[in-house]
Amino acid sequence: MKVIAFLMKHAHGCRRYLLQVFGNVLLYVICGLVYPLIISLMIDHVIGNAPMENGMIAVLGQLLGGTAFLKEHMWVGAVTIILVNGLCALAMFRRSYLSGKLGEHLANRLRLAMYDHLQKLPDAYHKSHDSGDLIQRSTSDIEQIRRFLGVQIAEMMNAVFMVLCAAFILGNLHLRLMGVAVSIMPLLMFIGYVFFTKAKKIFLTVDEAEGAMTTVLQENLNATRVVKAFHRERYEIEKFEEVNESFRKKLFELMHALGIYWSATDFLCMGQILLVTVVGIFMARAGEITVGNLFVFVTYESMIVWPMRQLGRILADMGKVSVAVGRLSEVLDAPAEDLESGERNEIRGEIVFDHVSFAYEDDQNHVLRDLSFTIHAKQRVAIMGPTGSGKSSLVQLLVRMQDYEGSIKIDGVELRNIAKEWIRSQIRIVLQEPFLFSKTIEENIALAKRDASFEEIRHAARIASIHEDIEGFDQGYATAVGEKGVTLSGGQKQRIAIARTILDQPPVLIFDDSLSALDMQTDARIQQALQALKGDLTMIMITHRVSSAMHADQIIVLENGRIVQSGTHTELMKEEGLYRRIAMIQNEGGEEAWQQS
Ligand SMILES: Nc1ncnc2c1ncn2[C@@H]1O[C@H](COP(=O)(O)OP(=O)(O)OP(=O)(O)O)[C@@H](O)[C@H]1O
Repeated sequence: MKVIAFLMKHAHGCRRYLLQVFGNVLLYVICGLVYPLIISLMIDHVIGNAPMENGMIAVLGQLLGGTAFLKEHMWVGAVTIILVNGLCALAMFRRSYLSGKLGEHLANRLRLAMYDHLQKLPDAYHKSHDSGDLIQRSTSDIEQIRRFLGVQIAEMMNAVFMVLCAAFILGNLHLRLMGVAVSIMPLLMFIGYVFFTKAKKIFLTVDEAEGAMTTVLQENLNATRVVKAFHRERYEIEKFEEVNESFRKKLFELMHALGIYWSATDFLCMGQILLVTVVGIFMARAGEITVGNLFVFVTYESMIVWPMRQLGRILADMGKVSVAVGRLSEVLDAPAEDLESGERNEIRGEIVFDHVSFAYEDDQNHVLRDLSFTIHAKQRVAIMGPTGSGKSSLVQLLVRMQDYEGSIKIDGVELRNIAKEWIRSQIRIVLQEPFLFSKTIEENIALAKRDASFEEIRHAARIASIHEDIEGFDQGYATAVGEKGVTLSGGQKQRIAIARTILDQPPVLIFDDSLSALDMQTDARIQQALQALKGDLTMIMITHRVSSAMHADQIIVLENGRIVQSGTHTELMKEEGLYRRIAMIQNEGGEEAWQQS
């Protein structure tokens, strides 16, 4: 039911393909069932002289010109058999082609739906889910559904029609022998059902083991430098061996179960064909059925017994499909972030925190406690504090990545009432860890403003003190940046990220400790360039360096999520407290010692 509801929801544009598949399956079944009847007609009534007792065969005989005509023109029967078989082959081709198309269309839609939804899921969702697992859901699970629709749904229709129509015709020919012909079918169905139930659990464990293996592989490929730097190759190989072995075991378990299923049902199918043949021969000898009808029974039996067994396999695959559907639904049904609703007020850059506290969802402890402060529009503010004091968390609140207790007002409007999409376009953050896409440098800088002119891009690069480095590359701004920008140094990546953020001159600009990867000289150069933007925008700079903070209009010092000091550099230097201690340590060249404190 879950699978059907899912397909109804996502496959609505594919209905015409489904209908065409249905039509071709019907044509295939009809043609497949008609030609043994023609052969029976030829054996019993054209070659032989058995009395015409069966209504269906009599109608067929009439359609072909009557038995007298056929006796004179046997080739008509032969040509008809060839034509019917040709039609059968054509229907088979159309059926496969259209069901393939159906599967591809749905897979395409699902991939887009997943990608679209993954973009809209909140940051917290991505933090709590393995990317390897999400990749597997977006690829292997969709592939599973594609295979089901592309191949098996047509086979399922085929099996059902074939069995119903064949049973009807056989019942018409000889009711008791038809009973024998379908006697093992319920058992085949039952075995299929039991297997389906059992296989569901095994398929799930196989998928999970594959997901775990993908995660290890992906993590490792993302961290090759760390692995090499710490000489962890052996450990990483062992870790992979472990998940690989677990995957192999689960897969083996599945193969084992499948092996039993295939061999048991093979045995049953062959037994069923043998049973009908033997009972049929006895009946033919006793004169209860004609030789032609015996031929129809034996042919039909082989035509229905395999699709019936196939039905068992399809049910088993439905187990996989229902697991895949469940895994996709888990992602697609996860509530997306509402980016659009809310106010879109003009942002000048005044930020007022009023008794703001915050704790992460999965954590009881407050990371920020009772913060109250005001940042006036166009001010330059520095936030300092030891690691873990809550500086980055504070910034997360400002772009509505997290909800908060208390009140944060941006230009007089409560932040939680402002549309997320809007606030994120107005408050831009240069993150601690810059991520560059596999594009050119120019495209990476123009990320937030696609229509930016080349001059604007160069201007932003100059402010970020990266222009000269870029000009030094062979292809300048057209230089391709590898996956995660591996061809650039950490500092270069960081400066490109800065250029990207300041490109469209947002009203509020935040540096989340993003200058720390740079040497003091480059830091100072960027600070100087940013000085040129002073008065144009509100700037919040999270930093560990007093030299970066000292020119700010206001410095806020956090410790354990609380504001312990605030004021200008001159004011804070006069006070006994954390800021002066930091300044003194750094003055003595002990910046590293402070960062580790
Ligand atoms: N997503 C998260 N879920 C739960 N706790 C988190 C999460 N992110 C950060 N924390 C915790 O919140 C606290 C504050 O972290 P935060 O990153 O805000 O500190 P910070 O002052 O920016 O540190 P640093 O200077 O090292 O960047 C830390 O104890 C951290 O472990």
